Amino acid sequence: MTQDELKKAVGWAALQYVEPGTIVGVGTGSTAAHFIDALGTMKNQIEGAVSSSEASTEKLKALGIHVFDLNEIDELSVYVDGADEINPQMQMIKGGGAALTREKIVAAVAKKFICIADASKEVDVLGNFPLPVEVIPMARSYVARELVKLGGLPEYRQNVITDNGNIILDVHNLRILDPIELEKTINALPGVVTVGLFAGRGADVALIGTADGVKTIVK
Ligand SMILES: O=C(CO)[C@H](O)[C@H](O)COP(=O)(O)O
Repeated sequence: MTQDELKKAVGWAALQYVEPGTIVGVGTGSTAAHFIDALGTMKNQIEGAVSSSEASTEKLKALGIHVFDLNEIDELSVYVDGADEINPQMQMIKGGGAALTREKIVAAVAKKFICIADASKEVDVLGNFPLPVEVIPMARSYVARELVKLGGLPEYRQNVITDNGNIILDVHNLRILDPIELEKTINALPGVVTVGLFAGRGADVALIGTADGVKTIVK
């Protein structure tokens, strides 16, 4: 199976976690896009969705799914999204698609985070995938210097402005042995909007696409 077929398999498998009559939290990226396609088949059974990016909003609307502003709602039963890396503790690196901040906000509101990913995303230690950090533009150089002090090699993601009007630094050369501590440390730097480490709030369920089928891991 191709990587995209594995992504499609987990995107559709996530439908089982969608409760009729609810509003669904929706992530961003190519795996989440498969989930959105699947969600389209249930559009008359759900109230709608809350989206984590302009790209996902556009796709949801094109399928006729109502997109709520997060401020209109009190709770979400599930948030379904992909990941760039996931470790055995269900902690993740996210933000390859630059949507990390909105993803973290929507995930925080949801009772359950369902991570959908192909098997290439499973790792023992996070950090091989460059860690995305969303930064307010004027703080770019300062934050980059602070990230170097933490042992990272930050790289400015050229030609990318987030949906919130900020820039992304991708931090290479990290072997993240204490994801919770690093998440707190980077989030505390002035100018950082969010780091793409989802450690304090990891996934509750992971659906992993493998050649033998979809593997389910429950925290
Ligand atoms: O965090 C994300 C976007 O900001 C994505 O979930 C992550 O990059 C995985 O993407 P894909 O499903 O395309 O492999």
